[in-house]
Amino acid sequence: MVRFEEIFSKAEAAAGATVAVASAEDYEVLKSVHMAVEKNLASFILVGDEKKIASMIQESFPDLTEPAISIQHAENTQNAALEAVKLVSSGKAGVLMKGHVETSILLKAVLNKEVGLRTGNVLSHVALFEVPAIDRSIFITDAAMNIAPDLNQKVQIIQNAVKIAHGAGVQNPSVAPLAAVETINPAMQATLDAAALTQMNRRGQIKGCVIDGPLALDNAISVKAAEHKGISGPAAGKADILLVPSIEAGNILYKSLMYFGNSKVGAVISGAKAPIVLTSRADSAESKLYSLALAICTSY
Ligand SMILES: CCCC(=O)OP(=O)(O)O
Repeated sequence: MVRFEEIFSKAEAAAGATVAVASAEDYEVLKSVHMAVEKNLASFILVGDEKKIASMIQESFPDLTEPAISIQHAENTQNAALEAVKLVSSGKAGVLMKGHVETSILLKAVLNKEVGLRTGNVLSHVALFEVPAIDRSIFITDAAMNIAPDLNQKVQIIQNAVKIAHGAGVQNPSVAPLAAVETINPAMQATLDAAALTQMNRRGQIKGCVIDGPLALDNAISVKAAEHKGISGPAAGKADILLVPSIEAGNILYKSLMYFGNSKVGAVISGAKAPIVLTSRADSAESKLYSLALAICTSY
């Protein structure tokens, strides 16, 4: 099981990245930048309202100076997102980070046909949670990007998550495609897709992981619940990656783990030309720092 402490060690060993931050004029974002610079993880190009960023730094983080950071002015959040994306696509930065900008605005810039970071593959969101209630870590995908993925998109979403899990040190992750039940019901698309994904994995069409579903959330994360319901299989009770059937399920699960579950999170977009740090605007500086470490240690 992977912990953020190990992810930090890996990221420190790979340090040296330049991160472009879209809309850096936010206290928690700047605090995470400050912590990352203190840990020598990366240097930063802070894109956004120059005056605001400079005065926030002067007031709260006066030791945050060049060359660890530089500031690039942008008129508004749309501009900041596009300029930050351009810094990455032109090679001036190796990692993109969401600052105080709506996810949809950032992703629009990421998907921009001329300067964006598309690869031709599906891009998807992967979040790693350290969950105190079950004393273990779990990846959840996709809480932020793909609205209602079909089977083909789910295949790529799993592949993207497996890549991040490998980079984080989980070699052959077990993947649970989640549904409301653990049996196949033709009226429930999530169960049909889960069965197909499981069989595709058995036939070698999806590699680097073990897929086992459909599973309901309890049977995927609790051995006790799986045993109580008589469910066995490689992911039953011990899934490393939870594939959610829709963005609503994923986003609600993400925020439940944060607000009810007191979890730690690090989250990235996988499948683009470069890793993208993408947490909720309301997530803490620590979460943004964990995400940076995850992005750096899984960069490709
Ligand atoms: C879970 C990350 C995506 C998200 O919901 O971001 P916001 O809370 O900033 O909308």
